[in-house]
Amino acid sequence: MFKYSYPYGQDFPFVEIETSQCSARLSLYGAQLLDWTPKGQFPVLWMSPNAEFVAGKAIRGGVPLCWPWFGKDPTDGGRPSHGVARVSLWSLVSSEVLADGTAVLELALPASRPEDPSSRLRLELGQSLEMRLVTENGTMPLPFSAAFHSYFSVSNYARTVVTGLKDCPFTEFAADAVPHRESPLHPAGHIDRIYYPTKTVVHVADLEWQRVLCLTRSGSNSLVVWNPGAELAAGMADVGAGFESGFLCVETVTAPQEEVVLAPGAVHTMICRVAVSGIGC
Ligand SMILES: O=P(O)(O)OC[C@H]1O[C@@H](O)[C@H](O)[C@@H](O)[C@@H]1O
Repeated sequence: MFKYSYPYGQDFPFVEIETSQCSARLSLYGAQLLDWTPKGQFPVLWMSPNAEFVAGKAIRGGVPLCWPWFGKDPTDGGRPSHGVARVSLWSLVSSEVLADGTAVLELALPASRPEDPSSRLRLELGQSLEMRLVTENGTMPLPFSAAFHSYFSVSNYARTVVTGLKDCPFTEFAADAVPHRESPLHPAGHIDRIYYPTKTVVHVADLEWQRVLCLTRSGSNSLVVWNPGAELAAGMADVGAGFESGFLCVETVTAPQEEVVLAPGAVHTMICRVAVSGIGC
């Protein structure tokens, strides 16, 4: 049910998961879920066919964890964009399969110094998915942001509709964004939006696959919708021309705009649940 594999060498251990409810693949580098396919469904997560497995670089696809900051280094200290979690090797603390076939795994990223935060990720993988990221702060106040940077697999990005964001204010960061049809959102081309504040349930409907992904969140007051569009994707070595049409990132985020500061010893929990159903269910 759980099997280690090393298709990209010893620095990139994978845990392969096979249960009566789903199959999945988890990279301990980044604590990154790479695949999750509930039985009878198309894969829910998109992995780039051009993903690179290189120390210090984030893996393109699945669910990278942005932690303990989202976006650029808040200290301008030259640290990696989207934090250190996705370029660190995590340890697998526990793994079990429950009687109903749900796989439960827990991973940890300990702090290297007393003032730093530590993190635990708990994954529940079955017909639906729950991701729970628990941050325990160290001895210093910490300006904090984080994300489940989920790459959802879609039949065709241009036939994807996102509902649940009506009336939510957003900031668009794509300088060359083309107009998108709104309410519901039909993303087209480059899109890079942070919706804030929003705690709503969001649905990602795939008209061709007749599938809806239902996202519920807690400990997250922002949501990012991102796709690089054709031109940028063609210039990204780990995406490549044309592959942008196979995914849409809909990210559960605690954004820097929220100005969350964790007190010494404080605990922050962010959860994202993904349920899969047919259109009209
Ligand atoms: O290439 P990266 O670091 O994985 O980031 C991908 C994208 O991640 C999104 O969350 C950001 O809003 C985008 O601005 C960014 O381009």
